[in-house]
Amino acid sequence: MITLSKLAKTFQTKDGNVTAVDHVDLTIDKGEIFGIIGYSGAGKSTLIRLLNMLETPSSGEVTIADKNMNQLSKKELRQARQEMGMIFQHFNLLWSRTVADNIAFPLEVKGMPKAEQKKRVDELIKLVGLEGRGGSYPSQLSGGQKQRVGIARALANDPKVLLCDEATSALDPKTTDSILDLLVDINQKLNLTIVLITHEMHVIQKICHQVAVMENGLIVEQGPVLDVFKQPKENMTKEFVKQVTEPEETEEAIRHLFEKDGIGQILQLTFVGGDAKKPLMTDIVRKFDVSISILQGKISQTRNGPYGSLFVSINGERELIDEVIAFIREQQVEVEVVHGE
Ligand SMILES: Nc1ncnc2c1ncn2[C@@H]1O[C@H](COP(=O)(O)OP(=O)(O)OP(=O)(O)O)[C@@H](O)[C@H]1O
Repeated sequence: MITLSKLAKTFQTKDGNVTAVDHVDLTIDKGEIFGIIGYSGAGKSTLIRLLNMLETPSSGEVTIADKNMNQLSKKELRQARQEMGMIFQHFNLLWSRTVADNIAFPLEVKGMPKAEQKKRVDELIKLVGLEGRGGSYPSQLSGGQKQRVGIARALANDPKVLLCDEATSALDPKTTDSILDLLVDINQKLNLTIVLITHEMHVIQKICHQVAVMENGLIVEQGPVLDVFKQPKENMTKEFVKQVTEPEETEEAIRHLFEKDGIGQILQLTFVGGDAKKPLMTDIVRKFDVSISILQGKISQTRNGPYGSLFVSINGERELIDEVIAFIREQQVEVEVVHGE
């Protein structure tokens, strides 16, 4: 659906040139939810704005649904943009218009007859779960409801692609989850391709099929979400994965336990997909003469299956522990000694 080829954007500023996007190659398939994650300044906003040509590339190409966006005339570009909806962190609603009139706005611009507009707006209001709120003004809505209006407006012209620019960053965790659920629902119902940018791994974990990690304008790592969770290669990716797998206090608590009680080795096990259901601890204590205490465990659901991490302390003879580690690896479960030799 979307192909970026050697896409670059350099801004000329009075302090010199800033390369916000640096020769990015990316392919996004139809129906996929594709997340781009990075810290502030990584170039995410510029990249997403290059997709609908709100920014003009310095070099490289953007192809969407077989259309080379660089080569379109102004008129063609306007049409192509109608096939791409966009939602924003701060909703960008028109405050003097009702919910229904906000959603109708792109239909008015297109010149759709009033009766048809009303029918379409009613459908959209239902799709995003805002029944009964069509006559309200944005100031009368919660943040989550405002974003629902933003989503309905973005979908008004039946786009092929929905671009989400930090769409949940201004929302609390519970509302974030309800908006993420809505995005998944829309993705499934309409087979809509969704590209989102975020700095929160939770968003990636909860709804994305694929993830790309961005740093200094470059895509430093990408792949299916579970693969990236299982074996993050770059340090930046490891930091992001930790956001959702390791509560901040884990390392501190484990260090204390280790120093105070001198408990054996501490292992971190990472289960991915079907592995998360294996009765691995039972198998270990049945097979080996070691004792195991579970220090902490967490399991999260991703679009490609469950992902879990488990911290255990293990006591026993050194050789046996090595055998246990080898046994765990044979079960295709990642294991790392986080404390102890
Ligand atoms: N219009 C512009 N003119 C000059 N520099 C720009 C412009 N837009 C972005 N930049 C620079 O490009 C780099 C990437 O910015 P960008 O906003 O794309 O990053 P980001 O990952 O989206 O971060 P944030 O979430 O903070 O917006 C930054 O160094 C920024 O200062």
